[in-house]
Amino acid sequence: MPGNAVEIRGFTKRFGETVAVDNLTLDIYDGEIFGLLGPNGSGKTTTLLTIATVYKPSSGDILVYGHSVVREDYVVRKLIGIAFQEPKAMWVDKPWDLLIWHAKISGYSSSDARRVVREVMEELGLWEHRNKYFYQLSGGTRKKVELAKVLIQKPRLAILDEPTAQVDVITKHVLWDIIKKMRKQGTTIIIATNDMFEAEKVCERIGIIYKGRLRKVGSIEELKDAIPGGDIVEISVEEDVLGEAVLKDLSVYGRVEVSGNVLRVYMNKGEEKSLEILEYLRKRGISVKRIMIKEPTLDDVFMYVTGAKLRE
Ligand SMILES: Nc1ncnc2c1ncn2[C@@H]1O[C@H](COP(=O)(O)OP(=O)(O)OP(=O)(O)O)[C@@H](O)[C@H]1O
Repeated sequence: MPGNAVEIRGFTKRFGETVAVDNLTLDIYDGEIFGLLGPNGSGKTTTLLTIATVYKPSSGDILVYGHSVVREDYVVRKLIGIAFQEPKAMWVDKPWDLLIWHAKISGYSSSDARRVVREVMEELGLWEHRNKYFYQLSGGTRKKVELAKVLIQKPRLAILDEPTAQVDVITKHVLWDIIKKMRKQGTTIIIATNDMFEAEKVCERIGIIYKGRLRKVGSIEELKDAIPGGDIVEISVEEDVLGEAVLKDLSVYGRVEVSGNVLRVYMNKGEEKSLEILEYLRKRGISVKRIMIKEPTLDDVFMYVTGAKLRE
């Protein structure tokens, strides 16, 4: 059984009167891609920056591979790599120079640094931009430079704050594949995002955070199953034969609606239970034309657990 990469224990962070994160307790497993999903201002960046030892907790603690961000921040810093939400170029002002510098402080020799930086820049489609000034780069390209730092570093724990914000859709898919590859190579990854498609596409488990509080944690399946009547099973039958009796019998599975020859059942675990419904209809001599099982989206889950929309 994998251990925990990160153990967040009763973590609270205040900025003056603002409680940015309120008593957060959460485990992130070794080797997984974990998504912190929430709208702007929900506390994602504050959490990531505290794991990365940029902020100190107001109370509580966070352990990264067993090391406290409060007492052993110098150890934690060696274990993590972070791609910030807002890339900031430092005194070096071209991607090539910045990444070479980053490679060297990550422990590469000069020749290895040049090799690995070139490899990563080519993989991310950054090579043509290597000698441009930062102000000449698009927001998306700057985000790629941020991600490049982490790929070069190959940390045990990668912290990615909205890694594909401002990136076009095709590039998003490329970056998601690269993030998944990084995980296969053994890096644990935490992604903050407000993009439910990204969360669904990349993350193995998700924590929904809203107004500084963790509202729900689980795999996508678990989150969706948390909605009572979470799946929508839609069955079209050959003829208009769905009478009151069918409605009543099927109500054991959840809310049932009939319109014409279409039957809709709002239920949990639709994939499993729909087989029983098909069997029931077959026994009654009702022939089925088509069956569809629709899942609620993460947006639906977000709304269910917070009462708010992920995006206004
Ligand atoms: N350095 C700071 N000083 C004061 N308040 C802050 C600071 N950083 C964050 N906050 C406040 O804490 C709350 C959480 O912000 P945080 O940036 O962690 O949210 P987020 O979910 O990452 O949102 P975003 O995607 O907009 O960054 C917000 O109310 C924010 O205004």
